[in-house]
Amino acid sequence: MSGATLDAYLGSHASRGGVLPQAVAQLVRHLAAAALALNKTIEEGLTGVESLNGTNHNASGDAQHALDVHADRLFAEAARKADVAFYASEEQPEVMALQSRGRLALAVDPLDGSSNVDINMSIGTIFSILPALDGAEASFLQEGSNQLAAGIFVYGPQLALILTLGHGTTIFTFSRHLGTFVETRPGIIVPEKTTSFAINMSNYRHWDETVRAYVDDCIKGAEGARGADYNMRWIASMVADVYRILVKGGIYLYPADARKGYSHGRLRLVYEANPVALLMEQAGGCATDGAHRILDLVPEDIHEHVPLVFGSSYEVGKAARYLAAPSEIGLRHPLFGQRGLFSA
Ligand SMILES: O=P(O)(O)OC[C@H]1O[C@](O)(COP(=O)(O)O)[C@@H](O)[C@@H]1O
Ligand SMILES: [Mg+2]
Ligand SMILES: [Mg+2]
Repeated sequence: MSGATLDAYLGSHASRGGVLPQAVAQLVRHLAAAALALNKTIEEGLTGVESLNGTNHNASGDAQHALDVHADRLFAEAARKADVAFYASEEQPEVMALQSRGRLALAVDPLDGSSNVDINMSIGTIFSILPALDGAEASFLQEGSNQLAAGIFVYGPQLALILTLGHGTTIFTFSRHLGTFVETRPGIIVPEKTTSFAINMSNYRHWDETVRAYVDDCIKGAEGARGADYNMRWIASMVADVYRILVKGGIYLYPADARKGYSHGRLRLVYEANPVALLMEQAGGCATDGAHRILDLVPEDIHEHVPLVFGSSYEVGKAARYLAAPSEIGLRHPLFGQRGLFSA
């Protein structure tokens, strides 16, 4: 590994001047230390983490794994050490107020892909850093385009940090040899085109006809309307899908469906969709709810769900045409009418 260390990268960001870049750099350093501690626990197979399996639930009704709670504690601790006024987490119903004059608001999915914890699959932490506003909730109910930084720690075969500070997306890999994160993929560009899609196919019967039409055409391959053979990947850890798509291209879809609690999909806007959307856009990719750019949406609730489609820009544009302008494929859309993000 020969790239810049995370510390040097953050130092050069902080030296751009202004108090906010300095505060962001300091916070990312504390988050990286927390991620390192969490990675150690994961590597050791949860030693010392009391099991909560099946006993607790978070604000979205998901069962809390012991590691979800442990990770939440670690990242809240990291936020306390930095210039953070407010901390919002998937694992806590309310926003936590921290420094009264803190400049930043931190939103976190402490552990993404919790269902993969027990099977030694990649999991991760997603974070979004916003400028703190007057009021705890208000600080998180800003459009995602206001984010100062966003990132994902991936606990996988390599411990990685995917980071954007608003000028490109970079992947850092933790070097045991150097004892720090080192830049391994600077200025990533997501391939514009792809023939790889990621969706949980077992939900097929719950989707509306627009989603089915898009997936059907991928599956028809070279003989169908898309004229190419598609491959499918679904890791059930969005963080790992993000990593794969940044490096190889691809499209990820978690649409709304007819199941109870899924009328706006599964992913949360504030601490999942927004940071992923910023990472994608800063790498030349796209993220949409099917009709609108994710980063333009104004959240109404910190735990609000949003249908999410992201990845290679050409493919996301194609999918958005199926979802938002179904008349083009001979369907009527029940949710979004005729508005289309990518259609003329
Ligand atoms: O189990 P499903 O419905 O396929 O959903 C999987 C998706 O849900 C998530 O696990 C949601 O994140 P959490 O694990 O933080 O709840 C994503 O990582 C993943 O892509
Ligand atoms: Mg998640
Ligand atoms: Mg989670």
